[in-house]
Amino acid sequence: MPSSMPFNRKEVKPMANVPQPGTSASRPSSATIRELLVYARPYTRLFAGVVALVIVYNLTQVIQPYLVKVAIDRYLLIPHGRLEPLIAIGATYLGITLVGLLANLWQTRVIASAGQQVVRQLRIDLFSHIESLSMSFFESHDTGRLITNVASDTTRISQFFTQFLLSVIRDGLTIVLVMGAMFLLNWKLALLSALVIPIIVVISAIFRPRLHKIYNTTRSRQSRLIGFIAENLTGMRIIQVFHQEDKQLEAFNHLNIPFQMANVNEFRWDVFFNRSFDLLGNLAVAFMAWAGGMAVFHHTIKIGVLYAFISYIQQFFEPINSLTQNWNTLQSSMISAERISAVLATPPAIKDPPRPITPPAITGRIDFDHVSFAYERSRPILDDITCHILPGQFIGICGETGAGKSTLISLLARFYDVTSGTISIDHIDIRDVRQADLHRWVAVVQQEVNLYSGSVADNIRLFRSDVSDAQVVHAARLTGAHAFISQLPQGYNTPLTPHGSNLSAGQRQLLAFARTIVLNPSILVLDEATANLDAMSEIAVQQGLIEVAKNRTTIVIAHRLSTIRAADCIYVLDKGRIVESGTHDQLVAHHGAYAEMLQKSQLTANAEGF
Ligand SMILES: Nc1ncnc2c1ncn2[C@@H]1O[C@H](COP(=O)(O)OP(=O)(O)OP(=O)(O)O)[C@@H](O)[C@H]1O
Repeated sequence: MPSSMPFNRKEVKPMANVPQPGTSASRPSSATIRELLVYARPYTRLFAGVVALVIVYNLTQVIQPYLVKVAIDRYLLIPHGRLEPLIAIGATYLGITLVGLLANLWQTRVIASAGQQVVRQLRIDLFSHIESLSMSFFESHDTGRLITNVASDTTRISQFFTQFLLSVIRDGLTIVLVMGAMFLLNWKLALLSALVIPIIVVISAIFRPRLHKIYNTTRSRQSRLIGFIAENLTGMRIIQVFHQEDKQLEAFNHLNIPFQMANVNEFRWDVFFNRSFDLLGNLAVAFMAWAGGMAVFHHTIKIGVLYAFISYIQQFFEPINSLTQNWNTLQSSMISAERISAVLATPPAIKDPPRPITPPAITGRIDFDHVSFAYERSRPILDDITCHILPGQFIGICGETGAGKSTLISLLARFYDVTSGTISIDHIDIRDVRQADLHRWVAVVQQEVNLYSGSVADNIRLFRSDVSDAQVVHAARLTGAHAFISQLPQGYNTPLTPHGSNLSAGQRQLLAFARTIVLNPSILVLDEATANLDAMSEIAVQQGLIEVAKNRTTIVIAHRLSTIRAADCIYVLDKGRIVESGTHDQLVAHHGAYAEMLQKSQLTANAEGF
């Protein structure tokens, strides 16, 4: 994670900040704004340039009514006025307008570029932080919400820089300059105009908390909807197989309707809020026309001054309007920032040790010593597991479904930490080594295979440029994948469709197996990896496995006991405990749980015609 990241655990208490749906909403916190501004620090020069351009633009805007006032009072309202000064004033007006236009265009360009650079960095920080998080985080967090965080929340934050910040600088400055000009022209009328300021403050104070709550509701409903879509897209095949389309559509609508209502409500309140200011602006102009008109009537001010004042009042309300609209942008940016800060502030449950042990090489010895584990405290899954695996051994693990086999492997790969006991590799507690090292030593092939868009070769080398073509082919040959790859239209260069859907389940599994072999791990774990394979592919993998297992410790979890028949030792798990261990022959002779499972599996195999 880049060290520049301002959202970190020490600086923010995000969970307290994040308004949960249904709770009363908090106001944008200054801490959140400060954290956003830290992201802008590297672009200080660009933002300073924007401020300079804004000053130029605003000055041109304030000068314009003054020029008209001069033209009216000095040259139009006098008898026998001359044309030349009026032409000169007109030309100056035009020139100033042009300068203002250019400054405005440039400032918009610069701020858009700066804002996008800031948000690109934020996206990088967020994505890299999500990558660093542990398994338990992904199990407890909705994918849709995370997609919303990375994609749309960061976009909303970009609006903080491109719209809100610009508005604060530009509109704030306009208000100051316009007020200054009014006081210079006539302080009494200026004081009268300033009466609207407290009214603006009161209206804002009334609307602000409600708007924040409304925006929060819309964003929450949106991410729930995206979550639902994400979940359904990945499981669409199952939905179609079970003809659940109508049910899912109904469920989708249950989320879609509240989202629609939230949007309508947000729109309604936005309009209500903005129109309140429009109304106030028009009332102020009418008031000024009346008060100024009276002053002109009593010859206290000239008509040019009245013109300038009415122009300034309108100019005064433009930035107020823009500021209030951008207040909405601020509200939604803050909600997005708070949600992102909550993700960024989640520490990885599994951390690297401060002083990791880095042995030059490992032999592949594994020791489980009195290992117990529970996902939830009240429900122990593994109970006092002790086993010692020697380097190069081929170990089989079997047991009924839910016995805890995959959990044991998740602990070995340190996706979770043991609740008690220790797991060590080459006598080093796995908590004392870097996760990156551990994952180089221990490679796990699971039943579910993730393939990515790219060629077959890309998927075997997993986009690492240091893996040569020869290594890719060697791994494919070892695992028995080469035969089917050679028959693909473009061989190793055949592009895979998303999730590898143009391959069979068995072929996908063989690719995953080859991908692991490329890593050349000292410890190879196959977690039900051959479960999807047909008899022929399984024989191919079995042969590959014998080759692959030669120089490394291999642990195979299998329901099909034929896969682990040749194992040096087979451990039988039942309800989180090792109930038997030994070679196939020893366990058969023992007539215990293994023998029973074997009998069952043989019956099944006979029934299936194996
Ligand atoms: N992420 C999780 N959170 C909570 N409970 C879990 C989680 N993963 C697994 N479990 C529970 O832990 C128990 C053991 O699961 P595990 O997947 O380790 O069993 P298994 O022996 O590999 O089963 P199978 O042969 O069906 O794959 C099960 O009761 C399961 O419901």
